[in-house]
Amino acid sequence: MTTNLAIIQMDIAYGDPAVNRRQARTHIKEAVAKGGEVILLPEMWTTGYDLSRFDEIAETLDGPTHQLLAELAENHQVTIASSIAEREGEDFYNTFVVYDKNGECCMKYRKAHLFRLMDEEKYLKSGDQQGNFQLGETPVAGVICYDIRFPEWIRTHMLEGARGLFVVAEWPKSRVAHWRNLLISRAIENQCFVIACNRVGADPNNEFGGHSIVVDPWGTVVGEAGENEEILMVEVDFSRVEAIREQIPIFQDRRPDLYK
Ligand SMILES: NC(=O)CCC(=O)C(=O)O
Repeated sequence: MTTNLAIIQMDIAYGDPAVNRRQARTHIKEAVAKGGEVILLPEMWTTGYDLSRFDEIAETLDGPTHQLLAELAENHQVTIASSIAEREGEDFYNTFVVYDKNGECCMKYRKAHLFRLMDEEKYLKSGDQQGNFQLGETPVAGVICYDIRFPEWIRTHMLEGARGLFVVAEWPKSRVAHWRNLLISRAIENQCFVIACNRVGADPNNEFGGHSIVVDPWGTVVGEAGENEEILMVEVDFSRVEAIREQIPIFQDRRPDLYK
């Protein structure tokens, strides 16, 4: 059985959640019209990296963005995954949230590795829980941008059974070669699908690289966007993971007596 992915590679209005929510509503409806069943948006798509104004623009997980995503997921019977700027009390997080077909938030993952080059550690708290979740019958995981540079963190999710890795990002154009190679490497070494959504456009500090991408468990790029706004549609069959893991059984051949 296959799954139709819709990856919304969009620009982000800096520090303007209302504009971004309007844009996202339009893009999500377009993705549904194209047959998308699982819809992915970029990292912190409601705010961008306007971190110094998070006291004003971040929101609790029952705020207007939660209401929008829950409404669209339930009305269109789709799964919607992305990260948003979360406020909890006086603390702020970069939080991956997944809304299922019932409009329920079925997963919350707070970015574990804060990215210093974009000042995350000055404004955000890091998370310490994994991002595993069920996509129907398929165990998968979600992580955020800089997290993909930590193969041991990704492997931790795979050891819980994940067959697919969803990645949301605001990854600058200057390092887009790292973006592609890291994602392809995570797919090969974990024999899983990697489904990654980057933003496009620019903010006062960075120009972003697009190249949202889907990589299969063999490391083959099965879909890739360019450098402009687009909805990347890719159909995947998660059952291909088992065949590849039988062909080269890395999870059976691991040596936990030597390493974790
Ligand atoms: N938003 C991010 O975490 C960016 C990570 C990044 O650009 C990198 O090179 O790593």
